[in-house]
Amino acid sequence: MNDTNTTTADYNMTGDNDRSNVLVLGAGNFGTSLSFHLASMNETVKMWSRDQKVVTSINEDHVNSKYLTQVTLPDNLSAVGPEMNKQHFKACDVILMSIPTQHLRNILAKVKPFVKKRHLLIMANKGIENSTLDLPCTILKDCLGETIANNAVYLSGPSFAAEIVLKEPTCVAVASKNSERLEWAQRIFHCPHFRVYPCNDVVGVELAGSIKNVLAIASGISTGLGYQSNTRAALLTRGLSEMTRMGVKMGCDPLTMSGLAGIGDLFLTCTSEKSRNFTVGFKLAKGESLESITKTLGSVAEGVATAKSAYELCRKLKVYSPIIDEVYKILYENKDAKEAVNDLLETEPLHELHMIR
Ligand SMILES: NC(=O)c1ccc[n+]([C@@H]2O[C@H](COP(=O)([O-])OP(=O)(O)OC[C@H]3O[C@@H](n4cnc5c(N)ncnc54)[C@H](O)[C@@H]3O)[C@@H](O)[C@H]2O)c1
Ligand SMILES: O=P(O)(O)OC[C@H](O)CO
Repeated sequence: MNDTNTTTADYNMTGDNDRSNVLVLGAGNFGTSLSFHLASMNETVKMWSRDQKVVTSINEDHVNSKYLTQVTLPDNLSAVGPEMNKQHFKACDVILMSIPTQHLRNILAKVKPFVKKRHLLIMANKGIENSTLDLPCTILKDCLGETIANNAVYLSGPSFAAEIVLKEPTCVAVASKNSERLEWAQRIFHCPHFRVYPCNDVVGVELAGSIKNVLAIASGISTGLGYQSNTRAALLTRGLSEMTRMGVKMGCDPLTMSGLAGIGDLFLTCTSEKSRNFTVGFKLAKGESLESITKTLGSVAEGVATAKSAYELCRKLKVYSPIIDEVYKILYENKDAKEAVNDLLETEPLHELHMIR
């Protein structure tokens, strides 16, 4: 849906004229789409990319030559990089991180000297780190300290980058322990076609956003094997139970899983061929190797790495997770997808709320 009638003047929730300087780290699909959105909200946006070609194409041609290449970027959106320069951090009030989770720790180590408490730090990635089984909020705490992690805002929810740039109405959740920072994030993002809902359950929001990617791979596998709507609905619902069981063990509010970051994003990615994670599962079911799929995808499918972390985390937390386990076995133990579905269909039908209450 194109919302061409909305003017930038309609966007600012408070109606004030305070504008932020935003630095976006990660010039991939999501970083580009959020930069485009923030620039259309009249914020001044600089995207950092490690790729000189991307930096040049944004600054000279107003397009990102690698991701969302059809989108014309506005004049108040420019690029910096590939080197990381402390001046970029000095000049900005808001830092938005959109780097794949497995690389987050490396980037945070590089930016550590430049990130200050005054910055509004917004984390937009989804996933669980393989080496530590940590969510981005814990990686942030490890790398930049507790105060910065507590003041950061974590953004998640059903939001395909390619639809954001079309101004398709999109609703996301933002979570933080700092209510003022939460309001600030709402103020810069929120508009009629990009609606931002506050939530205080940081771990719940991040866990939901990570696990739904693993379940989207399962849904793609199911569709690729020819299973239809009844199966998908069951997979989604039982997958939600697995996510909720993990959340309960990790001290989250189980109701977070019923929100935008939970069922909202689960529904989006498990039912759409636009999802990279769904696509990975679909192609696997059609017999393509994981190596070939990830090579040709040209972009990250976080569920692939997260399946490994989630499988290990469920062992560690003693959480019953039959769907996550089968996705892990298909991806990492070469298990046949049909056999995995058959095994799932033979699991004991435990009480629906088993280990949830
Ligand atoms: N694309 C979406 O629709 C979408 C929506 C919501 C959330 N997300 C999440 O946002 C995060 C980023 O996803 P994306 O779609 O932008 O991925 P992408 O693959 O399109 O882009 C990733 C970006 O990170 C950069 N990058 C990768 N490794 C790096 C490293 N080691 N050092 C520096 N930069 C590195 C790449 O150069 C690229 O610019 C993921 O966690 C994803 O789950 C994506
Ligand atoms: O394309 P996917 O599967 O990485 O999904 C992108 C977003 O997470 C959707 O909210």
